[in-house]
Amino acid sequence: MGRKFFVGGNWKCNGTGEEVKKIVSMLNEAEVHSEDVVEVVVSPPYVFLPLVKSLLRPDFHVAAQNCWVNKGGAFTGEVSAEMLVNLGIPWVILGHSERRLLLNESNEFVGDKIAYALSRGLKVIACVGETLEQRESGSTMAVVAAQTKAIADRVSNWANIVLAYEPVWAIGTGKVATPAQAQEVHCELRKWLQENAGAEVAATTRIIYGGSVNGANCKELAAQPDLDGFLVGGASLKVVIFRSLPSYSSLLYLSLHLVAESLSLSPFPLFFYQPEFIDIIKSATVKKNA
Ligand SMILES: O=C(CO)COP(=O)(O)O
Repeated sequence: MGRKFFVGGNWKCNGTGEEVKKIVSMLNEAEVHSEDVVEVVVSPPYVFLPLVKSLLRPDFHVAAQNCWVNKGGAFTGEVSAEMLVNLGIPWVILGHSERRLLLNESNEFVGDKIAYALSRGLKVIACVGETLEQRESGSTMAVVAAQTKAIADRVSNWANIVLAYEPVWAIGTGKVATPAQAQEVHCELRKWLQENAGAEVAATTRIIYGGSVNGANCKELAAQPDLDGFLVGGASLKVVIFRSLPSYSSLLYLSLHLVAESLSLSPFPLFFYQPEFIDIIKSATVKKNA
């Protein structure tokens, strides 16, 4: 069974209500491939989850960026898995390196969170990845294996997990892993799953890449055999001017624009604005055509 391409947009701690509405309406207007080719999930901050869920097109889904490790209660500032389920939020990102490093979330704590969220019926984007220091000391695989083991120790059913490999040195730095670097770790992770969670889990679990993915580098990365999609940070909030009017039609288009303008009709727009995220979603075609 093929692994459906998966593209997640992690908006992190960004945006106002107005900005969020604007990006959602641009996503809603964009033409993208059907749901059977690519699964798309956007992850706004908690406070915007109900707003985004209510406005977002039905073929895209919503993820929270975190949830509490257990049932809710006297845990000030936390949000429980039950609350997300109650709001109808299907996905949650857990173990992001920003939480591992800035908030000291250990492998075990992340593993407990993942197991609990799954037990409540949430689907999980589980993040792993090494720091620059760990890569340079040659321990990349040991680090991501230990992070993945903490999940495997607590979870037997991987059907609702997407594993996100996000090297810390590539996050928000503009320093993307080369396609070969990404493929190497994805391939090793799949082997690890094969040996420790079974052939079926290894064959079906999507392993996605995150770290400075953008509209320009996504296709080459998507072409790697063990790369099943992306988790996108900065570029999931960027808007680009739509550049590619097909050349045969651009002259005609420009003439119509000028005619409409000279007749004082509201002219056809000359520029289109589109979220860069849409280009990244479209990189799924690389797999479809493979
Ligand atoms: O952390 C990320 C996604 O979760 C990646 O962030 P950037 O795409 O901004 O590097």
